[in-house]
Amino acid sequence: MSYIEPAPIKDKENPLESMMQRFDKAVDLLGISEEMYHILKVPRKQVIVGLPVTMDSGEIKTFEGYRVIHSTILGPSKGGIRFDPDVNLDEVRALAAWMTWKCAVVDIPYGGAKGGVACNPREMSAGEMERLMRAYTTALLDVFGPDQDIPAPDMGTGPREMAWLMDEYSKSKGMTVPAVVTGKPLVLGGSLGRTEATGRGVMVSALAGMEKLRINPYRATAAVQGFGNVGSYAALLLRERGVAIHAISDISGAYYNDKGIDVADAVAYRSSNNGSLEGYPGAEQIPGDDLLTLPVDVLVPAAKEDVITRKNVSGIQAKMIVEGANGPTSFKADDIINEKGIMVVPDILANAGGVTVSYFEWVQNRIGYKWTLERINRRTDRIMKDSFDKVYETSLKYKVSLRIAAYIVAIDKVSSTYKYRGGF
Ligand SMILES: NC(=O)C1=CN([C@@H]2O[C@H](COP(=O)(O)OP(=O)(O)OC[C@H]3O[C@@H](n4cnc5c(N)ncnc54)[C@H](O)[C@@H]3O)[C@@H](O)[C@H]2O)C=CC1
Ligand SMILES: O=C(O)CCC(=O)C(=O)O
Repeated sequence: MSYIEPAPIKDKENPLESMMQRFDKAVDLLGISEEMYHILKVPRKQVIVGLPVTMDSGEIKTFEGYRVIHSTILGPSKGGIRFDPDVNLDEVRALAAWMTWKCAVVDIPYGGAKGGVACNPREMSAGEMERLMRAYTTALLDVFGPDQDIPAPDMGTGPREMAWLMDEYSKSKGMTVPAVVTGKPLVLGGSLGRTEATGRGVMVSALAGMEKLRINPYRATAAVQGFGNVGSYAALLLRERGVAIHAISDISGAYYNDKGIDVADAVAYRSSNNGSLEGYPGAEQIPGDDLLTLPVDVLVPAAKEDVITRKNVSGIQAKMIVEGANGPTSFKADDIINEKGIMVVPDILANAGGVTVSYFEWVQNRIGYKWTLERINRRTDRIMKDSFDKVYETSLKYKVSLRIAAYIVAIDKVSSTYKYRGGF
């Protein structure tokens, strides 16, 4: 063995274990060497930082933050920053590896990384969030850089936090460095289309899958779990393409209307209600987990990982699952999903629209020019559709699910790059 294994994972569901199970399956089918297996498996860098932050009360609270660089073989590492109470090192390691595979699936010149801080943004003021984000940036000044490691938003962070990161990093360099981070506000060099990009990619993937299953979008129904950046845009854009959205949800609960939810109205309600769907009057409130087992054509989990598990998978009635979130399906549910004949458009394909437009943002920052929204959407849609087709063809060739096919496409690309570059 060329690597000392970390302690075994004992949790019931663990995203790192789910990532590794699928990775192992794809590696077996591709037949790569044991040396290459470990090169691909072990993250290049894992940083843990302690972040003392003065809270509004005057108390100093110390948070733990992470940044894991999984791979830089295809280019600078890329991946979002998550602020959530459940953030931990294993989760960030899984998310970082998924970024490597995702960038390889859509063929953009980035490696994979992810960051996170264990904190609860819902209980923090804007000032506390700003101090925390600046502390996190300062602690990682040596890691970040436009040619090294380029962060972006993830759960609990958005353009506002990316602006603070860009400002803190730029001050340390004595010049404005917009390309150090993507997902910025437009005035700071953000890209048109980035905010809706992940949801848009989910919509393109869902339509590509529906075409294969001969589902007419104008007669189709969907349920979307999570109504943040990814879920709300996925719901809006699917609705625009004719799909009736029967249920949406957020941390406050799930909301069901069998006549179809007016998604734009739900977005407006959320904006006027402190970012929450709580009390949404356009639908009936149902228990959060019930959304996953509704009789709809398309299920879009767009909240967090391990929501579809061995325990609830048998109740799923959807014909397709389009994974807006990273890792929403535990590997323990894969076999049952396959037995039931449900098509899963996996996370590393379905939610890659976000990092694709992040790449366009970085390119625009570097050439000092702004592209039109029309150009960005056209290119993103083409990348998403071509990537879907490539994964679909691979699934037919290897006789595997779209998920394992996506890992095969990604691992093949990354391992071939290592073979050409050599110099281990
Ligand atoms: N923002 C982006 O560009 C990308 C995000 N993703 C993934 O998409 C997922 C969602 O990310 P964002 O939309 O950015 O986060 P967000 O913070 O904007 O929204 C998260 C949403 O999920 C809801 N939520 C949290 N726990 C829930 C639960 N137990 N049940 C139902 N809803 C719950 C929240 O209330 C909120 O509506 C994450 O897995 C993230 O890693 C993936 C690719 C890119
Ligand atoms: O936009 C990016 O660079 C990364 C987004 C992200 O974190 C993800 O795709 O999971």
